Parts: sequence; structure tokens; C-alpha cells
Amino acid sequence: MINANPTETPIFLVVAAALIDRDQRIFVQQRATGKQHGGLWEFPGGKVEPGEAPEVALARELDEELGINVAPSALRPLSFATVSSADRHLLLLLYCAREWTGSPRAISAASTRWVHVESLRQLAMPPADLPLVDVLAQELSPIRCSSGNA
Ligand SMILES: Nc1nc2c([nH]c(=O)n2[C@@H]2O[C@H](COP(=O)(O)OP(=O)(O)OP(=O)(O)O)[C@@H](O)[C@H]2O)c(=O)[nH]1
Repeated sequence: MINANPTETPIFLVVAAALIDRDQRIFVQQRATGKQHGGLWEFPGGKVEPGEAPEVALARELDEELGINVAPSALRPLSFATVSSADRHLLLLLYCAREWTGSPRAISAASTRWVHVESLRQLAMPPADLPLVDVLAQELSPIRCSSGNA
């Protein structure tokens, strides 16, 4: 049951990135089993630490999780989603990026894939991600993200 007292239910701020390559494919990773939502596919990212700017947090997570370097200024806000539970309100901010250095690799994820947006719908993702996939599909045709190089 959702906590009725708003002062007792914290916002859990998470940032994630849709990395988009030259073929309009999106990078997703599979969460390790044993974690919350283990086995589900997600956009790379993670929690924003106290005092951290969201874009800086996301650049840090992309380095830690994938070993790539993304300038915070290359992260473009795309959409957000919320999912409330008894103990927290998840606020998931989705950015997109087309420019980075390095090749994304699974450092902590169970598996990774590059998929076209229509194939994203075939993957099991956390509830918060489902509306974000719809936004991504809209945004990729016509493309509104910056058209740099992957
Ligand atoms: N990165 C990411 N997290 C998501 C997505 N969708 C979604 O519901 N989440 C949820 O957001 C939360 C992220 O927390 P996390 O614990 O993985 O973050 P983190 O990487 O900083 O954690 P850790 O380094 O302590 O393992 C999880 O509950 C995760 O299931 C998504 O697309 N990407």
C-alpha cells in the first residue's frame, strides 16, 4: 500500500540514458539476478547521489557501468516516469545521447544488446520504462535527439 503520509515517502531519483547509435539502435542492458528487477532489461544508469547534478550522476554511472565517457552536456533530457511503492516514489529521468567515447561493455550487467526501438517492446522491462519506450519511439521518427556520431 502506498504510504498516505507524503512526508514519510522519499523520492528515489534515478537517471538513465538511451544511447543511440548511427543505425538508430538503442543500447539496453539486463539487470543482474539478485538485484531488484533482476533479469529485466533497462537503460543504463542509476541513483543520483546527494548533492550530485543529475547529468553528472548519469555520466558517472555510464563510466562505471559501461566504461564509456559521455560529457554531461551531451545528455539531452527526453522524458521521465514515476512509480510509487510503499517505501518510495521512483522518479526516473531518461536522457538520450548520440556522442560518447569508448565502446559500451557489460561491467556489472548480465548481458547487453543494441536494439531498434520496436524490438524494445519485445523485452521485459521494469514498469517505469514502458511509457519511456513509447516516448523514444515517437522521438526517433523524426529524430529530435542531436545527430552526432556514435
Ligand atoms: N538504471 C536503470 N534503473 C531503472 C530503470 N528502470 C527502473 O525501474 N529502474 C530502477 O531504478 C533503480 C536503480 O537503482 P540501482 O540500485 O540499480 O542504482 P545504482 O546503479 O546506483 O545501484 P548500485 O550501484 O547500488 O547497484 C532500480 O530499482 C531499478 O530497477 C532503468 O531503465 N534504468
